[in-house]
Amino acid sequence: HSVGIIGAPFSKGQSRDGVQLGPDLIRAAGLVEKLKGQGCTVKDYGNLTFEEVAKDETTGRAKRPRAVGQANKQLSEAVRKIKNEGHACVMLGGDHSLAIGSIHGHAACGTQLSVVWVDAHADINTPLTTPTGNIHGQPMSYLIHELRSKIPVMPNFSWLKPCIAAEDVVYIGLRDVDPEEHYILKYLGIKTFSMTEVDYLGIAKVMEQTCDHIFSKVKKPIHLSYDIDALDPSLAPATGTPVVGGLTYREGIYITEHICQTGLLSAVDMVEVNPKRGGTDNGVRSTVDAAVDLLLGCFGRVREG
Ligand SMILES: N[C@@]1(C(=O)O)CN(C[C@@H]2CCCCN2)C[C@@H]1CCC[B-](O)(O)O
Ligand SMILES: [Mn+2]
Ligand SMILES: [Mn+2]
Ligand SMILES: [Mn+2]
Repeated sequence: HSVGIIGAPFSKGQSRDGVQLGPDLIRAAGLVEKLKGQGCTVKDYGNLTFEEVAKDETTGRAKRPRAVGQANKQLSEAVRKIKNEGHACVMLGGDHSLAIGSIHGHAACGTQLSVVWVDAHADINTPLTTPTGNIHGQPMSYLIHELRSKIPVMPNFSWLKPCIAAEDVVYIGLRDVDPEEHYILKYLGIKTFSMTEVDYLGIAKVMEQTCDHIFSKVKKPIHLSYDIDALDPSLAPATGTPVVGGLTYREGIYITEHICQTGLLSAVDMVEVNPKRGGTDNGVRSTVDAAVDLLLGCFGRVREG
């Protein structure tokens, strides 16, 4: 595996300080060395730097739109470059609004993508349905073709065009979905595996059915967008919106091992690690180590050795 890493120390898609520290924490836990140790070639493109945006008043109900739009434009260009240079792209967040730029930049190289979204949340509120205004709860609404008419004009978002089809999206780990999001998921017929399905089917069947779904027509490169809050907070407490009843470590890792063995993983986001939310030091350590192990699973580490 040839891997390109980009850090996006960005927090303006939500309101809690600390998530911008994620990229360097994940690096400090040895991501690059460990990827090399399992035979990957790795190029670390460093961290993006985001200019402060003055006077960023709310549009519709989306908060801090200028900052989010500008950051994601930068990220899109960076991800596109990494893909054009022939690497699988690892985007280290930062909050989940960064999936806007990551997926847009990945799609920019012309290919149709499948998106596997691993998260306690659907992150598919529109700027008009959002209950909080935080854009980390909205990224998918800007990216999906079928929702285009639901997105108002927003400052610093004119560069963004939707780039994925609803039928090419699969969610895993849902357990905190707003009513408006649930309506959107049903209306678009988007494939979802909530924690109920994870319990009912077991993670192996969930992954089998995920792959059946995304490969049902033509095999496309996979964009895996992994929100660390998909994992149970007992394992990953250092995150902005923890929700009880999450994935075990084993289930989280199984997802990445299974996606890896498809041979189609083309980009992965690892987002929402926030050291200021972990409570104790070992809560932060546990969260960061899980993030690293998930990424190692994406690029060939298997538990059998
Ligand atoms: N849907 C949300 C939004 O703000 O839009 C509302 N929710 C918080 C809310 C707390 C009270 C019970 C219902 N849920 C967080 C979620 C966004 C998570 C973003 B992610 O990137 O962490 O997934
Ligand atoms: Mn989440
Ligand atoms: Mn998320
Ligand atoms: Mn979160």
